[in-house]
Amino acid sequence: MASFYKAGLWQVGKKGPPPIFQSIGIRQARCSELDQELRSLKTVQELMDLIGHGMQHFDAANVVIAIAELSKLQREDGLEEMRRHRAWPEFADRLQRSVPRLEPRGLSMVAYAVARLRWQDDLLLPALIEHAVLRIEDFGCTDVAKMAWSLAKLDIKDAARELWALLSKEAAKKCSEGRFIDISMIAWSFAKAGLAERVLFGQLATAALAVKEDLPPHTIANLAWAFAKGKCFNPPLFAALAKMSIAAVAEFDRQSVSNLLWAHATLDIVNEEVFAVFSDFTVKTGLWRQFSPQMASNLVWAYAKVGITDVPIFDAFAEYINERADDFDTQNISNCAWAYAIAERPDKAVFDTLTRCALGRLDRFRLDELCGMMWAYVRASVGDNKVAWSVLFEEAIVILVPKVDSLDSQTVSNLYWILATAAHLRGQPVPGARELFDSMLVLLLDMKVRLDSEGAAMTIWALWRVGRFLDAWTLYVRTLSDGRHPEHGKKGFVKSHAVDGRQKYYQCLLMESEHRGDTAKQVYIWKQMAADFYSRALRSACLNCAVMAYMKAGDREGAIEMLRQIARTRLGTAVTESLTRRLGLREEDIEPADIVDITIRRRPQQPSRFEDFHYKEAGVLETVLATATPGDAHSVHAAIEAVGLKEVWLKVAGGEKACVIDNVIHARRPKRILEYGTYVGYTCTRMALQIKQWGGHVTSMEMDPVNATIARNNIEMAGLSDYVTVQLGHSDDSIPIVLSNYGERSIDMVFMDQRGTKFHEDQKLLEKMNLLSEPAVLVADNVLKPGAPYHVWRIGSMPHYTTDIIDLREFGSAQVEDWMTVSWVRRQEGYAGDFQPQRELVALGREADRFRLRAMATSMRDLVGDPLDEFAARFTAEFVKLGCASTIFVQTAKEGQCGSISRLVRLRPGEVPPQWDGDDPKEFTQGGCWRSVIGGTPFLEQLLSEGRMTNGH
Ligand SMILES: C[S@@+](CC[C@H](N)C(=O)[O-])C[C@H]1O[C@@H](n2cnc3c(N)ncnc32)[C@H](O)[C@@H]1O
Repeated sequence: MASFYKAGLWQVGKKGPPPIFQSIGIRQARCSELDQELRSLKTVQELMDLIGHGMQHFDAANVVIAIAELSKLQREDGLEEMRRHRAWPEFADRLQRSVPRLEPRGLSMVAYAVARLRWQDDLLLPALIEHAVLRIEDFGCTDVAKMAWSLAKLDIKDAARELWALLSKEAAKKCSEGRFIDISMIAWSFAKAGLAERVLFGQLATAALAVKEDLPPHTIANLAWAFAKGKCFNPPLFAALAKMSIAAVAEFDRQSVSNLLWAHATLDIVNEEVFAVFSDFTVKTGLWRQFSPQMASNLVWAYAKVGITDVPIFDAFAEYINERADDFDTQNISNCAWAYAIAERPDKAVFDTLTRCALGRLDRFRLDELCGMMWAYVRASVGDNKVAWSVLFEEAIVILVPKVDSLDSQTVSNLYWILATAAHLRGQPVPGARELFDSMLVLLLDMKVRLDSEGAAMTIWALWRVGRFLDAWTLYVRTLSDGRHPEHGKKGFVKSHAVDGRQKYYQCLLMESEHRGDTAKQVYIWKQMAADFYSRALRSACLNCAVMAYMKAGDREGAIEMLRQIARTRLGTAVTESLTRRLGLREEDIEPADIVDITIRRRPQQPSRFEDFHYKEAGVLETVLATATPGDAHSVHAAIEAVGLKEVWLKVAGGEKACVIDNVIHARRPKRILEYGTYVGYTCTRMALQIKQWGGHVTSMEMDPVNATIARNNIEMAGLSDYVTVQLGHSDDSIPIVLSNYGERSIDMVFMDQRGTKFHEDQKLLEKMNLLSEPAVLVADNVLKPGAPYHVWRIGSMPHYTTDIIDLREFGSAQVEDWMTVSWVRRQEGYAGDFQPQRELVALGREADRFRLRAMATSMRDLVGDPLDEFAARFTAEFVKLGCASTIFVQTAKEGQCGSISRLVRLRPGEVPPQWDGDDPKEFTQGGCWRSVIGGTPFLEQLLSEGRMTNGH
């Protein structure tokens, strides 16, 4: 029978809803009355009774309305109650027989009702699907939405492949005429069924943005959820949803709050306003108490994932967990542990409760949940929260050992990292870990499991950490060397900016082989690194480092052989010449090698991501090589400054920052300086140039082997290789090496230029390990931006520091205000101890880390403007409340045609530093022309010791 129902036509030509079924002529009046009656009934019993005695008068529309009404009245056991009624069998039969006569509206209504009732009927569902396929072109947007929703809800995918494809096509065609609820349902359904296609979702987003209705929160939240589930990030749509959600926050229910924030976190959308508004709402209204365990764990997970430690939320849910943890399933337990660990809110009570719930049932955890849980316990082991000592680890190992063959690559690397870190924290191996390590190593060496790049780095580090360096070495040589570096692996807001794992495993392998004095291994890695680079400058820089390794070991023959390789491959630079001269040879004395070393023959066809990641630093090296004079440190500094001032922002402590360091060196006259973060070797060579006059030496720690390579080349260019040691490795790993190399009380001055939120821990470790002389001076950079709140609190509140906070501007970006701190450290009360915890600092610390990540991804220069300034203002205000404010500022003036001069100026008590309103010195200052005025403004320590100030100032 030809249908007169065309969704589009109907909407244009007719009034009221489209018909439910194909009827010829006008419906009987009784049928219309029955519609009304069916719609007026309030219980399943009444409805079934009416169906029972009125069914002989029903037309197909009545049948449809009856099932629709029944679905609206459904309760938990709704379907069962209907089925028990004597009229049910006949009604079910009628319903099924009506399907061929139904119009799209009727088909979608029945499907929708059936899905709401969760009624999996072997006859009805196939019939509905078959007729929907036949009539699909006549489906309107609402019909598409309902039909898709029903299929998704009933989890029908394979049995309706054709229908899903047709629905997708119709949705794309018709969504622009749909209501928001339809669009939201369509998106939800396709996402739920795992069928989210980019094109369809793009069209849905455009359609949703065009809708001008006031929307109920659950529709907004469902749409956000669907886009997140389908991994479709549409920035304009999310900006609009955020705006609508904030406006309607008061009407959000618990499910919608949870879905909305979960969606943002899943797509790594760090909308601080949304997270702040919904935290405030959820906590203040007490809505959190109504959350289900699933919603609760999703919510804390979301805050942790985007890096927002909202203290009230974490406190509220800590209470929730303590009250409701018995209702948590394994995923909820694992997610909560993960969230509290990553948010740096390792609430002891939370972990105690989670441990109680998890112990004895670990065998029910999925492997990823189990690993996530153990990972969280390691991360959360700070202060008195000693959860890395939990027997949970032993219990987990017993479960894992027999399953080792089924572990995937991510689990293997996570387990290595977790158990090595737990052993480090406990000071002894975790019982059973050795056996697990051995069996996992077999999997890796047999290549049954292939690690991704980050996994390889974690595993190599872990093996080294537990004292199995040779196993780490074997793993590298057998599975990763000679260009077999694996893909990056994990993605996400944090991960996408993360450096390649190669950076970490080269670092670890080089650090240990240098520490052992194993030249063969060092040279092996330098050659491998050289062969990974496309850039000639970087290839040369690595081979120069190999020459330096031989020279350090006193292996003249080896050094000359390497120089011959460099000559043969024509990779020599001014640094190579300098090394040749240091060996007492001339360039013409070096005969090119007969054959090229097999390792360095390899060259990639293009730069890798790893290499691209270092484009700025490689550019600095090239500029130094092109413009500086070997042996002239000033010319090297001028070249680096020129890049930072005229080309790209460089994270070096030049300009006003250099003025502070120069003055500290003048005041303390240190013999040994320890720097955290060498980068391209700018500050370490500046400092070395000054302290070499009194026989001083700089040791600079650098975790990035590429930066370390570039720095060693720049240091050689500056003629300062005898005065600066670049200690490869992450400071956590290399501090013990520094101690064993130089001994206790050997460090007079420390310059911290690493991650600001770690300064306080690093400083405490230096004190605990007795590395500092008496008194030592500690200088820290980037304290305000991206920010080091715990550090400011440590040096501001503990009695063994005498501190100045110095207000100044970022080098090469005068509009960015920053703080440096200068503290004299003495063995007095508080030394090596902990500060009083300040809850407010946690959120500031997390925010600082988010800015740091963004600065890594772009540059500090791009991070000017509102968000960062607001953060800095909040930061400053918080510290003024706590009694910490700037005491000195740096004043800079133009000097001559192309130079600048900076000096320190002490602020009077309560005086605020002046705002920057002049020209940015980068506009007129040439590299090498920024001078510091030294002396004249004493630091607080000197004022106190000269009696010009008292401790109360
Ligand atoms: C801001 S830059 C250092 C700039 C340098 N101090 C200067 O002023 O010329 C930071 C450097 O520290 C390194 N780094 C960060 N955290 C580290 C850590 N914990 N241990 C060793 N190096 C670290 C980074 O790889 C980066 O090269």
